[in-house]
Amino acid sequence: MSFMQALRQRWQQAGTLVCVGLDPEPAKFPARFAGDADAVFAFNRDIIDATAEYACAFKPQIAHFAALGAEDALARLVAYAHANHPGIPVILDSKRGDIGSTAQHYVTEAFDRYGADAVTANPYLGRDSVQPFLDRADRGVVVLCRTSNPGAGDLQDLDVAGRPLYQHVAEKVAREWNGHGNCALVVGATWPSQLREVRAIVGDVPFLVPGVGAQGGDVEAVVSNAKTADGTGLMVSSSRAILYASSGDDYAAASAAAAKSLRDQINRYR
Ligand SMILES: O=c1ccn([C@@H]2O[C@H](COP(=O)(O)O)[C@@H](O)[C@H]2O)c(=O)[nH]1
Repeated sequence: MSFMQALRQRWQQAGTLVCVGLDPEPAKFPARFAGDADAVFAFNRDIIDATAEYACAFKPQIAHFAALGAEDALARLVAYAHANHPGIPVILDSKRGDIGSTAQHYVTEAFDRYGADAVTANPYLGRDSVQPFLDRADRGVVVLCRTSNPGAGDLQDLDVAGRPLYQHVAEKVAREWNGHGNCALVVGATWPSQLREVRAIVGDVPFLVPGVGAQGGDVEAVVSNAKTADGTGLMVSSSRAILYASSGDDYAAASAAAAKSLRDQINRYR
């Protein structure tokens, strides 16, 4: 099953638009993981098991693993999620982008080394830099459009031929790069009016929406501005607010409660 098929099936059958972000920070792990050489795997495995019921996707962020030298744990976690929670796609958040010959290696990294179903990609080197990802028709390519961070507008809002640059990205992805129907866009939860504008440009192209939870984005504004006509179209991503909902021994139950609460909040406005 392709990434897009799995995502749509998950939206419909599990009734959830929550993407659970996996951003390991060992200093925030519960005390029971102290001294555990495989803590990065074990903690994230427990979170995956606890939140799977509420997840339309999992999103490990590669820097959080690579900085710890825990790439092996990342590969095992993707395999673990697929084996134990089949049908929930995994998006590798690596924001890759480079000349085509190097981009091909990023494709191998994301889809073959780590086994991800989708990857985030930076569009600013142009189409040839994203093409090797687009060519993997069964995998998703989640292109940065209007990111959630405070400085997103520094470059993404620059006026280009009468419109902000991020709107050109949205238009290009929807009209030119999405020949295989495997594209999605990153649009931050912290920018409700931009969510609405991009939705108007791209029709039903799915959005990965980081920025709720720790970054303070408003769930109602996200859903009302960015859902598609059928009440789906969104992967509303939260990492820290789910992962570190408790630092006690109830960490897994607390993460499940946080994911359920986000699912229910989203569903109130669909
Ligand atoms: O525009 C973007 C793109 C990616 N991210 C990533 O999402 C998570 C957010 O973590 P929270 O703890 O839910 O704030 C993190 O991995 C970012 O690298 C983003 O925040 N904004």
